Amino acid sequence: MRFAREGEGWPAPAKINRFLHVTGQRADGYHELQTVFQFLDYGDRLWFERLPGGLLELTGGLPGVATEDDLVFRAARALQRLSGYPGGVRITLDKRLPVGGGLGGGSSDAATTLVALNHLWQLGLDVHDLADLGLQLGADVPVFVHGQAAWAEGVGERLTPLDQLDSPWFLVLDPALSISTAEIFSDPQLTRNTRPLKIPAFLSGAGANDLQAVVVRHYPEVANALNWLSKYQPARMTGSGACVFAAFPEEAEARAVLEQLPAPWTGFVARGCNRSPLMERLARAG
Ligand SMILES: C[C@@](CO)(OP(=O)(O)O)[C@H](O)COP(=O)(O)OP(=O)(O)OC[C@H]1O[C@@H](n2ccc(N)nc2=O)[C@H](O)[C@@H]1O
Ligand SMILES: Nc1ncnc2c1ncn2[C@@H]1O[C@H](COP(=O)(O)OP(=O)(O)O)[C@@H](O)[C@H]1O
Repeated sequence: MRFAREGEGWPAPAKINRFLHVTGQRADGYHELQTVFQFLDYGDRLWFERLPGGLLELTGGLPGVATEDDLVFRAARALQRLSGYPGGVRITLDKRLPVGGGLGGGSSDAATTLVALNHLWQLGLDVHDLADLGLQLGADVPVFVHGQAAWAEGVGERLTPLDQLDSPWFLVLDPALSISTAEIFSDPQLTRNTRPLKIPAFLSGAGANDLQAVVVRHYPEVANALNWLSKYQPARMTGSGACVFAAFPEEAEARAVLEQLPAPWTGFVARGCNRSPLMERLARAG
């Protein structure tokens, strides 16, 4: 039998929200956002092997999450249903990203599954079809499917590609907490009326994370992580937390700070990418 993790696999990179403003709330309760997504050259990895007869198998899913609920499995099933493809797949997931860390790991896993299976099954769906399908799985899935760093509005699905973003080295610190996005968005004290920002203002340094104040109030560990990292460079939370990040001009500087990280925190150093590693992989697949 062939080893399920043979070959280079497919990357499911992390994202960070370089800033995130809450500008309003829709009638259905969802919040209107402005954010900038940038990818990191660090993340999960998935392997795909064709199976006969429509079978879907997943190895390496999250402990405590039923296979049918895993975003990888749901993405594969949604694609099978949309396309009517009669075959199946065995998927192996190597999970490296913290769950509920604001790095978009679940959404990225789902996007990689859609893009890789569209290729493997030769479905010929275009990127917009895949992004529309992805949006049904989560608001962050479309940006991972498109694979371009982007300015995002709406609930994160109205995307404007940004290729002029700087690509510093990021030190990402994981305070080892899983934070529920729903809990943060439902907090009565959340600022929901930040004035809309324009792209040039962001590129000149404006912007913050409106979710950070709420998270810091409920999770002192996130406040501690921000304080610690701020000693070296300005630090900010990504998404709804719990991970925080800071930008460094040189990789060596970021790694030197990572060396100082006090236990029990963990972290990693990665480069910001304006084109997702998933797109590089797809291009190599031909
Ligand atoms: C905040 C962001 C920023 O990138 O990322 P994460 O920190 O989760 O990675 C995303 O907008 C996360 O979007 P998404 O992945 O769809 O969030 P979900 O976990 O499905 O949302 C859980 C709940 O949060 C609330 N929610 C979510 C997004 C939004 N724009 N408004 C909301 O009010 C809703 O009550 C929703 O039911
Ligand atoms: N393959 C997956 N990887 C991560 N989370 C998943 C996956 N499948 C389902 N989930 C669920 O998605 C939620 C967190 O998603 P994740 O992308 O890790 O966090 P965040 O949205 O904070 O970036 C958790 O509730 C988790 O149970």
